[in-house]
Parts: sequence; structure tokens; C-alpha cells
Amino acid sequence: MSKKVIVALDYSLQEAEAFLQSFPPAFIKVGYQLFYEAGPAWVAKKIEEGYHVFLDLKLHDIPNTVYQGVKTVSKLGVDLLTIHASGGSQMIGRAREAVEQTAAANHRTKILAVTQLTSTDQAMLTDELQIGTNVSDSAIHLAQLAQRSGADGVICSGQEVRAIKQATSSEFLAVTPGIRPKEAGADDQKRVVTPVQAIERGADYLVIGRPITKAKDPKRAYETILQSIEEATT
Ligand SMILES: O=C(O)c1cc(=O)[nH]c(=O)n1[C@@H]1O[C@H](COP(=O)(O)O)[C@@H](O)[C@H]1O
Repeated sequence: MSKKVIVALDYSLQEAEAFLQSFPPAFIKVGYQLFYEAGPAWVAKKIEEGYHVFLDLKLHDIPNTVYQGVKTVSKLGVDLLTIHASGGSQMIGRAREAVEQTAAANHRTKILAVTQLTSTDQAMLTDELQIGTNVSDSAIHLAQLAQRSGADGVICSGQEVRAIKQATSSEFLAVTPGIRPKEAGADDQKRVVTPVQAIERGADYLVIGRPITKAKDPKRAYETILQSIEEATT
């Protein structure tokens, strides 16, 4: 069960190392802040040490540029890598091609397509981005596009995970950030659910950052979340 919760290490390198010394979760997410400072060699070292790594680069560019970038980073052996579904079918297809080409005998990086960010709400979609659909419908549409185009799964809010599983398939991965235990504030997240709600709605993995990393006792916060999931599922 502990592999279901991916801890987002939105930290400097020094902070990330200190955090991992104090308690090492099985699955870590490395995003912009840490990757830009620590670099690919650090990621490779963590994989060698036994961590499962979700490399969150949210690639979004022309298909050939994404293809070349994915080919380079997927050689590291990360488990999960993000691109934006809104890059379109060709870009998603090329990302899949790249991970197939760099796959080892027993390992292939899985491509996850970001649907609608969990920090996007209806007002932002309508007024700022001028996208004339409901935010959930848009996430479902992008998930179907991602599946058709070769992604292994999506990043979505726990609010849409059930509908996305129904519109795609149970094997199509649904990874949900925007997770907030009841007592925690939402920060910049808009479409949030609790850990138990995300699991009950069918999420395969939960991505959790600040409710753990900014907690007074991160290990305790992590274990409390795992325990709440265990209790809800047994
Ligand atoms: O791709 C992601 O991981 C992601 C997509 C999304 O829609 N929303 C989202 O919050 N994330 C990431 O998930 C993490 C959530 O962190 P917290 O809000 O601190 O729990 C951050 O590292 C975000 O970059």
C-alpha cells in the first residue's frame, strides 16, 4: 500500500536529502525545483538506491522536441513521466514511441498525460483560458485523447477519477494530486479531495506534497494518511 502514496519532493536538493534521511518513502516525485538543481545523475542515483521515481517534467512542445526529450530522460529508468495531454495526439504518440525505444528488458517508463491541472477551476478555464467546456468534461475528453494516443495514464483530480476510469478503462492509470486531508488547507489547489475519497473513486496513486512535507512531523502525517487508506479499503 505504501507505494500508492507518492511524496512530492518540492524541495531544494539540500532539503530533499534531509527529508529522505529522516524518512524514506517508497515512491518520490521529482519536479521542476529539485530536478533543475539536482539533475539527472541525482535521479539515477536515487533509482539505484531503490526509490521508485515519478519525474514530473510536464513536457509540452512540438512532437519531435518532446520525443527527443523523453528519449533522453527515460533512459534514467524513472517509473512515471509527465507530459501535457493538451500537446495533442501526435505529441503524446511520439512520447510513447520514445519510451518504447528506451525500454529495458524488464522496465519501461510510463507516460502520464496531465489533463486539467488541479489548480484550475471553472472560472479560470472559462474566463482566462476561454475554453468553453465544463472543467470535468474537459479533463475526461483529454483523458480519452491521451488513451487513444498511447499514454499509459493521466494526472487528474480525484473529482474526475471515477468518470475518467469509466470513459477509458480500469487499467488506464489515474494518478491524483490535489489531495488534502480534511484538516489541511487547500493552498493553491482548487479541485481537491481527501486521500480516502481519491482511493474510493479509483485512483491508482495519490501525489501528496505539502500535507506531508510541510507538516510538523512529516513521517507521522504520511503514516496517518496511509492508515486512513488502509482502514477505508480493508
Ligand atoms: O503533475 C502533477 O504531479 C500535478 C498535476 C496537477 O494537476 N496538480 C498538481 O498539484 N501536480 C503536482 O502535485 C504536487 C501537489 O503538491 P501539494 O499541493 O503540495 O500536495 C505538486 O508537486 C504539483 O506539481
